[in-house]
Amino acid sequence: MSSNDGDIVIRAEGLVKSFKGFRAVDGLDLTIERGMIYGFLGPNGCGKTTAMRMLTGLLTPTEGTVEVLGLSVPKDAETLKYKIGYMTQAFSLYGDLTVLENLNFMATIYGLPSKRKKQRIAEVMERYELSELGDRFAGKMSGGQRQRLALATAVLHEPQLLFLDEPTSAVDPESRRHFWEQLFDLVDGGTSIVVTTHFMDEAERCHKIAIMEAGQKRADGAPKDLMAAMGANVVEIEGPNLREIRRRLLGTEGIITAAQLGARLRVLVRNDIADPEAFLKNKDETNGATLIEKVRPNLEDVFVTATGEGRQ
Ligand SMILES: Nc1ncnc2c1ncn2[C@@H]1O[C@H](COP(=O)(O)OP(=O)(O)OP(=O)(O)O)[C@@H](O)[C@H]1O
Repeated sequence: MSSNDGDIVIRAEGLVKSFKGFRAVDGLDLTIERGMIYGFLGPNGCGKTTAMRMLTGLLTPTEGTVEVLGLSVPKDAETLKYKIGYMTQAFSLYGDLTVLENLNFMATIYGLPSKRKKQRIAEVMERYELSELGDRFAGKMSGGQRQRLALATAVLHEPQLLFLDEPTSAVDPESRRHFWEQLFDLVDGGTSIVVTTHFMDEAERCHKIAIMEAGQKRADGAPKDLMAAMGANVVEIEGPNLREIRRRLLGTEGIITAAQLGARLRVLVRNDIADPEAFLKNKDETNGATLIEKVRPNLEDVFVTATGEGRQ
C-alpha cells in the first residue's frame, strides 16, 4: 500500500475482525477520498462500529491492512489519535462534569497549549451554541445539546478526519438537520468525515456510502449513482386491495419485493423486464389496482436490492 496519494484519507484492504470465530467484519476494502462525507449504511449488528473502531486504531484487525492519513494503523495509532476526532455512539462525555469541564478535560487530553485551549473552547462553544450552557452538567442536557457538546469535543483539536458513530440516533429531526448542516460546514473547512447510520435520509446526504450487511460491503458509491445503477425498476400501485395485491405478488417471477407506503404499494421489479409498468398491468395479481406507474428509485430501494431480501 502506498500513502503518496494525498487525496485519499483512508485505504483499507481485506479488513477482517473475528470475535471467537464470528466474522463481525468480513473482508472489507475501502478507499475514502479527502473532503467528503462517507457513510456506512447498514442495520444494527452489520459491523459498522467494529469497522470504524479498526479505522481509528482502537481495535486491531484480525486480518488486512489499514492506512489512515498516510499512517499505518494500528501501528501508528498513537500519532493518529491527535489527527482524528471520534464521536462514539455512547457519547463519551462525563455526565457529572459541566460543559466547560468536559471541554477543558478533552482539550488537556489532546494536549492543546493553554492559550490555544482557551481560544478553541470559546470557538466551539460559540459555533455549537453552548455559550449559555457552560455550567450545565452534561448529564442534565437534552439529547440535542449533548450531541452538540459531543461534536464540539470531537473537533476541539481541529482534526483532519472525523469519525461519527450513529451521531443522530438520539435526537429529533430538527436537531438532526441542523447537525448535518454543521457537518457540511466542517467539510467546507477541510475536514473529511466518516459516519455510520441506519437512517436512509442521513445516508442520502453523504457524498458516498458503503452499504453494509453481515460484515461485508454490498455496494458503494455516490447515492445518486447507486440509484441510477440499481438492478431493479420501481413501480407504485394504488388501489383498494393493496394488502391482497402485495400477498399475490410476493414470490412471483420478476418481483424482488413489495412494501406498502401509506396508500401506495412500492414494488421492485427485476430490471431485465423491459417494460415493468406493462408487466405489472398484465399480471392477474394486480387485479383491482386503480393506478400502476413507474417512479424514481430512492436509497431504500437500492438498499433492499443490494442486501438480503433483494438478493434472494
Ligand atoms: N467485542 C465483541 N465481542 C464479541 N462480539 C462482538 C464484539 N463487538 C461486536 N461484536 C459483534 O459483532 C457484530 C457487529 O457489531 P457492530 O457493533 O460492529 O455492529 P453495528 O453495525 O455497528 O451495529 P450497532 O449499530 O448495533 O452498533 C455484532 O453481531 C456484535 O454482537
